[in-house]
Amino acid sequence: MEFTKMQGLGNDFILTENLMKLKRDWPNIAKKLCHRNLGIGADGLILVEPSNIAEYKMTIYNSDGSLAKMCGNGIRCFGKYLYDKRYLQKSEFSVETDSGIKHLVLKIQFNKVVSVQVDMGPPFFEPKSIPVLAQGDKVVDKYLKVIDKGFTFTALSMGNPHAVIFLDEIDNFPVEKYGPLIEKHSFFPDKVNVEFVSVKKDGSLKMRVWERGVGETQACGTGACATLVAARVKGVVNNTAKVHLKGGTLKISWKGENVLMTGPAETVFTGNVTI
Ligand SMILES: N[C@@H](CCC[C@H](N)C(=O)O)C(=O)O
Repeated sequence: MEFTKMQGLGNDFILTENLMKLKRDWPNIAKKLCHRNLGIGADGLILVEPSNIAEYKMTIYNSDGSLAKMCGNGIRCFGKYLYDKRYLQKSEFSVETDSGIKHLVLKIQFNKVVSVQVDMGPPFFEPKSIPVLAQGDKVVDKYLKVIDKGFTFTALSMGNPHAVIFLDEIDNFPVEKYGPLIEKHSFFPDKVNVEFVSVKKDGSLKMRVWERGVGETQACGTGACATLVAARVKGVVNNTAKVHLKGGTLKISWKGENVLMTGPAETVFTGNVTI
């Protein structure tokens, strides 16, 4: 199987084409190929598939084999892949995902994709649509006790579920201790991606993420969007802010209904693997 290893701010993916929509055991293939010691190594496996309602369809599996409905860093890589492989020779196009159609605008300089802006659609707050087991129309500053520590979080969906937790500082926070416990908390029936966030004096946000089905990653695009939205609801940032992640910085904007995410995408290497 031919593949391209790509990354967006260090959040890395194996992209492969499934243009015939073959029904294979993709969850197990993802698990095997994403393994850091026994496989190629990546946070997720992305399939390039045909679409009847957009130019192409992106399907993404987390490294544990679970299916994710949306991936922000992954869709920027997907856009660069289509352009570099000459599947599309234009800078604006749409991509079908399991959470709807997303519109991409590629910034191209000297025939090289230097950044990708994605219209990520609107955030969803209704508990049922996230999903989170709570009453009311929004889950903002909800208290959650996890073993020895209490957290307050805001829950929302960016096509996938997020719990955003604001802390004074995150550099030394034990993400690997609390991340998996919150991810699998009974409050979140489909599990959840967890963002630990601090607000910086210059109005930007610093974020570390524990991703559902993966673990701590260098960056999460949907997580950065959820973070800006939660910070805006809290009234601590403007409607456009930089979100600093371990792997670099994303620009996130929430002006009208929809959230815009802008950032880089890079090819790491290509190869062939037997599955
Ligand atoms: N890294 C991604 C999100 C990938 C899916 C997530 N782990 C989930 O299960 O929802 C991003 O950049 O958004």
